[in-house]
Amino acid sequence: MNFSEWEPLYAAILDDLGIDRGADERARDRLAALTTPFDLDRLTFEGETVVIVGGGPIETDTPIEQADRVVAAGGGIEHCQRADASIDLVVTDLDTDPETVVSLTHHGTPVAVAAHGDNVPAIERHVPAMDRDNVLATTQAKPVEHVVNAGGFTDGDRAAFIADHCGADALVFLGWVFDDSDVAPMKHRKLLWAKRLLWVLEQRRHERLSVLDGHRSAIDTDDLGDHG
Ligand SMILES: Nc1ncnc2c1ncn2[C@@H]1O[C@H](COP(=O)(O)OP(=O)(O)OP(=O)(O)O)[C@@H](O)[C@H]1O
Ligand SMILES: Nc1nc2c(c(=O)[nH]1)N=C(CO)CN2
Repeated sequence: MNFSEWEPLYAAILDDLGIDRGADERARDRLAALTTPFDLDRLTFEGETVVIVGGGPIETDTPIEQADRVVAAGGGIEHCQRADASIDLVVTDLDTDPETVVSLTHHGTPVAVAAHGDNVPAIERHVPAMDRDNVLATTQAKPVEHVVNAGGFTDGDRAAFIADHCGADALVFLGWVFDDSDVAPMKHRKLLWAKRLLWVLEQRRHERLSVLDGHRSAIDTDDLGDHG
């Protein structure tokens, strides 16, 4: 997804969640200064099934490594490690277990780090400790220099947009529970956006994402635009 397609969705998220665009842009610029270009050709998912492992409960016996590629979103890293599954890409804004994320970069795992207005201290603390060769800098604001925006907001839906950008043939999901009563109200609002953005992604891909089964009729698609 290019920025002109993403921008109206981003504007709606900023409005709904009261996020400051200028703060996101300053965070993006800080991350740009701490990182170097990452060759996205390292993440070619063409012809492959990619599992997006989220941080919610896993409610099936389906093994993570049923898929060709494993993308861990935020706390989804823990699910992968518990299952001893090798991770092809981590997507994170560093609010869950940043020490493990740093360590993974030193073991060769690519990590897409998102900068936003509320994580600059985490960026400044943890990014310099990473192996820069394995850091893909990302933003939800307008992309600049080597900082990429493939679309998406929460770690999980951003992971799905990146996998799509990298040519994933099919997307499957583990560790996703939208109606999780254990999450705080703000997290619940973010998960509503994750759901809406995955709906946008499935329109674009002309593919029904199984994670949305049973949820589509309740998704408010007003203001999401035409992505078919
Ligand atoms: N029940 C759930 N609880 C948390 N995350 C979920 C859930 N269901 C799906 N997810 C997806 O898994 C991703 C990782 O979840 P987790 O709570 O571990 O990460 P996080 O670092 O807090 O994520 P974020 O910073 O995006 O809020 C979320 O970004 C979300 O897209
Ligand atoms: N500015 C800002 N951006 C975000 C935030 C957040 O708390 N603040 N949380 C996200 C997913 O948790 C994604 N993006």
